[in-house]
Amino acid sequence: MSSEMEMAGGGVEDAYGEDRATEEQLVTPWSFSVASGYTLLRDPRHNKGLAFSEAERDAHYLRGLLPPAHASQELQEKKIMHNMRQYTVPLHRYIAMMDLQERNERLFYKLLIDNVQELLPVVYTPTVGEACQKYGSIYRRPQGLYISLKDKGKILEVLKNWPERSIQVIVVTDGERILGLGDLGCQGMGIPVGKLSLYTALGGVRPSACLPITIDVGTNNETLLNDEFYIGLRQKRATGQEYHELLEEFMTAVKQNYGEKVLTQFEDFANHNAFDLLAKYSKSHLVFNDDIQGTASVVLAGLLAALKVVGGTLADHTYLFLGAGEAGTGIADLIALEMSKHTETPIDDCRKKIWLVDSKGLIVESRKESLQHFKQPWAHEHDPLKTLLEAVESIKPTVLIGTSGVGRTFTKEVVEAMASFNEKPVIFALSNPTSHSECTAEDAYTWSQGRAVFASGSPFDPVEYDGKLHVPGQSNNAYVFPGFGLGVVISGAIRVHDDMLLAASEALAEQVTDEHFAKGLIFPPFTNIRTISARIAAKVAAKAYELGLASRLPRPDDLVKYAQSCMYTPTYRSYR
Ligand SMILES: NC(=O)C1=CN([C@@H]2O[C@H](COP(=O)(O)OP(=O)(O)OC[C@H]3O[C@@H](n4cnc5c(N)ncnc54)[C@H](OP(=O)(O)O)[C@@H]3O)[C@@H](O)[C@H]2O)C=CC1
Ligand SMILES: CC(=O)C(=O)O
Ligand SMILES: [Mg+2]
Repeated sequence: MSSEMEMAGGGVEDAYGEDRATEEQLVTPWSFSVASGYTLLRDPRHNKGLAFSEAERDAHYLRGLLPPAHASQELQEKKIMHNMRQYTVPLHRYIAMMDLQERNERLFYKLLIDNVQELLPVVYTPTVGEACQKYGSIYRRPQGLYISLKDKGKILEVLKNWPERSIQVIVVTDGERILGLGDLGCQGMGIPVGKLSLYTALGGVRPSACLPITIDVGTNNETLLNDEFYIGLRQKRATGQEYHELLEEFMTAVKQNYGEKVLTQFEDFANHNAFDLLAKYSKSHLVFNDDIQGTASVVLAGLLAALKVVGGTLADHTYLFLGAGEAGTGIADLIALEMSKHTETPIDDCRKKIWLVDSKGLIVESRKESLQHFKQPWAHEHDPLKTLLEAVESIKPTVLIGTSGVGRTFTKEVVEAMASFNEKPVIFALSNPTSHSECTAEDAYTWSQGRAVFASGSPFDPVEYDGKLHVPGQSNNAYVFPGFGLGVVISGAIRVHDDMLLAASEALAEQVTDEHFAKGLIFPPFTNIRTISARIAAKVAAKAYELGLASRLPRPDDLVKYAQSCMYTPTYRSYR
């Protein structure tokens, strides 16, 4: 048997090839040791700062290395939250949170879990967008794993440099479509780092099992190429064969090193690669595209919940999207799939209720030949229309969804038109970060005279209109991917199936209560997200078992309890 074939299953003994290594082959010199003293204080996974007890200070050579006082984890949390609230510049809060993650991981997660509503906009959208734009300037210590064109032929070895071996979830980007901010090259690393911190805080996947990766194939962003602080390769993006060979080597190395059951989440790739990578690797790997599939699952959940407010079934509504890329067509596909399953109508007929506008106008039959493949199913018979307003006036949608990446495109005229023929227009402005949102919450409520059922990708504060407080929901894939990933991990699923996405949508929609509806919310608040994630995980895992895709047997009877029991909690451990 060739050595390549022996490696193929992953997770086999001698996974690092030490036994077989010849003199020319380089291997990683692994060493495992007990951290103590000065090293322990600088090991973020084990450091507890002033929370080390007297006995621990004695046993671990910490005497003199810490001031005499003690602080509980709660007191440490109180202090850091107090300090955090002194910063008025969001980016300073982001830097403080990253410093904490690098210093004391458990405290970082305790803060994030206990203060999720307040800190989510710091470690995630919108602030993470600014952090990526300025990543080179604020760069202190490397986070995650960087794989660049320079590593071609050696990606397996690069993966072995990562100190953890039991990886369950990888989030990988090539930095070409970071939120709605475009190509940020290697500085996109903030996104996988942020997404994985949510996998842990919101979904309970252990931090040591999470691996953020940025694949650097260059950037076409001239500002970054000319920025002396840029941290990536200074060259134009590799494309075509060169790009695909690197990605193929990466995906192969992932399976060789971590086996069949590591979940690889593609994040913020440009659509000219994202759809093809998903189609190619979903056959052979456990992969998930968050922008296409995760977003779809969350938005479908929001729509299922919104039906309770606006009435009717999914099939009774007409949908119009501004933006026909990953998010737009991904959501449209899942809506059509759910509609088709519930009405037993062919999916092509269901698609006729869904319309999309791209940068050239309404997607119609006469444009079909020139359309990218993912837009073609949406090319219906209609006169060509150039603008969103014309499309709104002609199609008269009940639901308007923004996935264009372009801010303030839901103008007053557009929202007023929606409000003129809908008693309760459903308006989702999903583009991130906040500056790219198709409209603000205030715009949506004011221009619809308080009648809009509104949600946005990045958070907005509640808005008072005509004496009533409207609380906008956050329609962001962060509701689903952490619980979805947990469900995949706990069931040992070997592939992602669309029915697992539908299961996640239904699980999320079920969490919206009358109390939430009364405030105008169609998503539950993030404060209860770990319970929500456990329920999503349970439904996703149940579907994986039902489809025969789960490998962790026997199936636990109570999957919610099982999911909860698997979740990481950040309270300090006592050291012997
Ligand atoms: N809330 C959430 O959870 C999520 C939000 N998003 C956000 O959605 C946005 C889009 O992401 P994604 O779908 O991946 O991006 P894509 O690049 O794949 O798609 C963008 C689409 O918008 C269209 N578009 C661009 N400018 C205009 C314009 N002025 N008028 C009309 N259409 C326009 C593009 O048209 P054309 O094809 O002609 O170029 C394209 O169809 C981003 O801001 C992202 O942050 C994404 C994922 C999740
Ligand atoms: C939320 C997200 O994944 C995006 O904006 O790309
Ligand atoms: Mg994304």
